[in-house]
Amino acid sequence: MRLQLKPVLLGVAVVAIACMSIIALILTIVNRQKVELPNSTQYGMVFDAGSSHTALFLYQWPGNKENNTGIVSQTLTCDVKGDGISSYVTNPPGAGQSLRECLDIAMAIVPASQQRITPAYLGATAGMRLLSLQNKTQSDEILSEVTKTMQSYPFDFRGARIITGMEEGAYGWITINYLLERFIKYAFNGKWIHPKAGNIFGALDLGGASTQISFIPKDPVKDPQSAFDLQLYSYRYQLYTHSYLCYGKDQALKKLQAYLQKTTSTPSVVDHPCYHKGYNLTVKLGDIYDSPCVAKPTPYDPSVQVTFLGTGDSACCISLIEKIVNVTNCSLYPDCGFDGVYQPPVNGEFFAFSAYFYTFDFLGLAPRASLSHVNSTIESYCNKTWMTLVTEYPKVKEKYLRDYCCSAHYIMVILLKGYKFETSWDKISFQKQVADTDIGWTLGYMLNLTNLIPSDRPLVVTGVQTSQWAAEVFFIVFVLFLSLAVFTILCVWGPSS
Ligand SMILES: Nc1ncnc2c1ncn2[C@@H]1O[C@H](COP(=O)(O)OP(=O)(O)O)[C@@H](O)[C@H]1O
Ligand SMILES: [Ca+2]
Repeated sequence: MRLQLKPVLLGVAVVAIACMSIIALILTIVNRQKVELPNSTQYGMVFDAGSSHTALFLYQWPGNKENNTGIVSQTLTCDVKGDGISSYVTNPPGAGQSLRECLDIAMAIVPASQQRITPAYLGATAGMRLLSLQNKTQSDEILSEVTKTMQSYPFDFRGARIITGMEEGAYGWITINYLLERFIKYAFNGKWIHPKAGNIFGALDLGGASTQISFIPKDPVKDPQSAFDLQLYSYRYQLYTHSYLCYGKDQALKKLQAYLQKTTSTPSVVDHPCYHKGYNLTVKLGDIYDSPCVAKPTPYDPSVQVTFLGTGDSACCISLIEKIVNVTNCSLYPDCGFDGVYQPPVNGEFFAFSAYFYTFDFLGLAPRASLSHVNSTIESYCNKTWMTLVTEYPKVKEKYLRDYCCSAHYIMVILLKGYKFETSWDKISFQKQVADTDIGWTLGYMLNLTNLIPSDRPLVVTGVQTSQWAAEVFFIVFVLFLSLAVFTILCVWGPSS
């Protein structure tokens, strides 16, 4: 009896092992499919519809690692031809049409199988904010036209809207710190580490119609209107962020023209201290006073012309800018930026991008040039006559060339006297890109809306390595064969012996 029981028990054990192996094999294959789907590159795109122009940013990331950090990269940027979408007031369908060229380029890059799952957004900034203040119907019409165009493509269209100034500031800040892995870092030992809070960067964005400052202050933010609370990877941040509408460089320069024109005794020929000697610019009053950022004079005839004569007087230009920026008015709070806006003292390192970068880059300034070098470079550039400039830079567009001097002075006034970087100039880095990706609000916007930055810490295990999976399958199949072989031997030899 005892001798006959053994082969039976052995047979049962072998069958059990075989069954378990089959179940394990099925589970391994099913799990593999779950982990690997989707395993190809994922894409996402955002149109940055700025006041001066629109650009498309296409991003990509590995599909099976969406919970990781620092892995979304920029695949493509495409400049939309023409001016910003807010300039299409008399031809709203033209705003939609203008996006087609870049959308077609994106179609050629994103594989057909991925297009329907590729999220596509359009965010409009201060130009459209101003237009919606002036004429909401017109801005709505433009948004509906760009929506129509984007919906006519197979991408997963997720909205075209005007983003708030706070979002613009906060998403720029997220972009920088995400790219530099300041929120969370995947260490070699397989653990997620949280870099020290002090190493978080601030963001300085200078657009055409608005400008943003965002940073983590030393103390809690006093004014709830400029506090932006967020939780990323289980850590809470309280960001100070403010967007100054009408203080982008193009609107600020318009305000200078308006101020000069209104305060001169000869309103049709006006000296302009921020323009180069020998430069003159004739514009219609309608082109200066068309914006809600400048108060119209009374009486006012938009067709009347005014000529600005450049005098290249830096000292006079700076004091004029200080009047426009209003660096003294700070009544409500002890700590202020400019124009009476609450701002805690700046804290930590900053990246200055967009028009900050374009201006400094044109002047040949290094990302971290010293304050004295920056000042002397601006001074000597502004002292050049228009004739000299046109000869030195024959390929630079006139609209940029005439404004670099004025913009540079404007930048220095807002940074030093407005935000008060006088004692922390060396904390600012003027840069366009980090990790081959443009600095701006678009990446942060997409990361947030597609949940690519979770508010809680990511799960460590996101999938099984291919080699590990192959080894597991091989082992299970091997055990399966072995048990079947033993079972067969037992059946043939076991009971009869
Ligand atoms: N190559 C360049 N040189 C100088 N300024 C530039 C250059 N390219 C863009 N800019 C300026 O950068 C700013 C970009 O602002 P934009 O994003 O269009 O506006 P906003 O963010 O206020 O909606 C504009 O003032 C534009 O003139
Ligand atoms: Ca912008």
